[in-house]
Amino acid sequence: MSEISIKKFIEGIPKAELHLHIEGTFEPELMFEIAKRNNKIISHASIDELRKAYSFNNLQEFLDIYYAGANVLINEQDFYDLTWAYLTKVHEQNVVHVEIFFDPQTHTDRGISFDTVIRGIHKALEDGKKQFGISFKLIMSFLRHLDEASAFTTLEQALPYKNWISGVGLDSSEIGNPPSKFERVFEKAREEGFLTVAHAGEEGPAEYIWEALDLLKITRIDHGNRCLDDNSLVQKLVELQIPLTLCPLSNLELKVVKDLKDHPIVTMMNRGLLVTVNSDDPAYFGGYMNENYQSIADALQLSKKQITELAKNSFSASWLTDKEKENRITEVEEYFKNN
Ligand SMILES: Nc1ncnc2[nH]cnc12
Ligand SMILES: [Zn+2]
Repeated sequence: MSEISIKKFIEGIPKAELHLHIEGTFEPELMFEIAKRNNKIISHASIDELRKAYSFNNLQEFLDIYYAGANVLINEQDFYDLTWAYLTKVHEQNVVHVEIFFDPQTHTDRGISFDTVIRGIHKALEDGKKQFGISFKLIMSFLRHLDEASAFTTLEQALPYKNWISGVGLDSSEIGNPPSKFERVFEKAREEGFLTVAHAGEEGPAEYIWEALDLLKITRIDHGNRCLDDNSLVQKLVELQIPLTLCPLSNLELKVVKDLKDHPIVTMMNRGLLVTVNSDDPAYFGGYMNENYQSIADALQLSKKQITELAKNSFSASWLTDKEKENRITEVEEYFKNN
């Protein structure tokens, strides 16, 4: 059997994406198309101008542009098209399972109904399952810069769609909006049967990861980079095998790391943390799943064995059933043996 290149190896390996904001997949081309049919004005004159504005010094600078982009999404079909474009893209990249976030408040605060948003997204996910065989889970994320009352209202709106939503998350501006602000919302969400995750330790301190664990009872941490500041926290995450959904290109673009050579993913693997590779907001950060794997493999000279470990982690950290996980992990191991 001839050895394939790392690039080809990454392209072909079956993988899951566990940290993806559907609003963050909104490519400028589709944004202009949807804006036109909805008679919405985009403040940048062209697709090129808009892409040029994608240069960020921190999370907040990105969020301002990301929320502005989402303003052109009005109809169920818009949410369908957005989700369908993402699925088409990742299908080409051998992503076989996705657990994606949507931010209802970004839309309901503009007068778009919860129903419109979730129906469009869910229909595309169902079609992706039928046409591409991509399995999925949907995660509803609360915006942490908004108040507890708004999160409670959103949770109420979600209850009729319980069967479509596997879990709840927490995203947006981290610093100054600790997980503790949403302790009661997450308690209610868990009572209603939702699994919980939270962005923590992206820009915020290790303390926020402790809060996500202890107060929100999360099953997974999104990002979690800053756990390395606290040895006892690392020990806890290793002991409980709490997965971290890392996002290398996002970290680079939002200046969480200066250079991908400084990215903590290998240190984390070596310390026994269960880490995964994800794209976060690929339309804004210059790459989908394979580009994330590739950039980290280049920067840190990852071996095929390490890449295989990351792909296996993407399934073990997922919300698939134990049997589904086992089957996917076997597929990845077979791929490694053959390539
Ligand atoms: N990387 C990120 N951090 C926090 N909130 C987000 N919303 C979309 N992407 C995000
Ligand atoms: Zn994110």
